[in-house]
Amino acid sequence: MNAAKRRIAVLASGRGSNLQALLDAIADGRLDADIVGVFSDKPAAPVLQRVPDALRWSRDARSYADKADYERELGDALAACAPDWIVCAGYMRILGDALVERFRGRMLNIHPSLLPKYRGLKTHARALEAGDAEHGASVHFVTPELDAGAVIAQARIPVLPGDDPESLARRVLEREHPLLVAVLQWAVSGRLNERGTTVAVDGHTLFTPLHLDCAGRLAPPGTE
Ligand SMILES: Nc1nc2c(c(=O)[nH]1)N[C@@H](CN(C=O)c1ccc(C(=O)N[C@@H](CCC(=O)O)C(=O)O)cc1)CN2
Ligand SMILES: NCC(=O)N[C@@H]1O[C@H](COP(=O)([O-])[O-])[C@@H](O)[C@H]1O
Repeated sequence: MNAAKRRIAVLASGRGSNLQALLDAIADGRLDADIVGVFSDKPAAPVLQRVPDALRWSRDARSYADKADYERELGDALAACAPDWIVCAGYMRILGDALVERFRGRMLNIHPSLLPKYRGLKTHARALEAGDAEHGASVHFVTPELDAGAVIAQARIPVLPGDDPESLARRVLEREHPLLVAVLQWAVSGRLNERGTTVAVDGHTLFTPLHLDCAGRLAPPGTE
């Protein structure tokens, strides 16, 4: 692990394909960073198997009578690996205010909808139920209010005839991977800052999210 590189910690609860996208980007030189820890609320989560044992931290969050005790331990473990950025990648718990404020401004989340549409869960089913013509994914700063943080970038896909929640989730996930890598590339390069309820890119306030183009690059909206 190169000490000069930016340090990324990942919170996840499931299979970890977004973590794998970061690992693959690091391995082939597309992301100049190190994964310094993977943290899960589910000790059996497959995501943990994607990194060496030394990088794993997990506790069964349901075994804690007090959520604050779990999040204090999680926060201390996160702080111990001195992350520059923390990525929620399929982390399926609502983070308490104290933990969010402890890492405010360097905690990101990838969410499977075009925020502010469909905060929370079951986003694909909700987009289909609404008859949306397009759907997608967003990367945003994490704030105490669920999925309400400043949106940095989005990837859009058309909703196709015959789509069901599963087919839509698969196609969104395919776009999540390059989206998350692209945002982390900008983050570890020092180009992103949370500025209140907005995002600053290269010191300039971003009034609408960046768009992931078909080549997997971030571009200002309207240039796709
Ligand atoms: N304080 C915040 N916490 C989290 C955010 C956030 O923006 N602010 N993003 C989420 C990720 N997420 C969607 O992207 C999300 C995760 C979990 C839930 C949820 O309702 N979970 C339930 C069920 C938990 C369980 O059964 O294990 C819950 O926690 O009650 C909604 C959206 C990460 N956290
Ligand atoms: N509300 C949070 C949420 O639903 N996040 C979603 O969980 C999946 C994790 O996949 P992965 O484990 O393969 O990266 C991703 O689709 C991510 O957007």
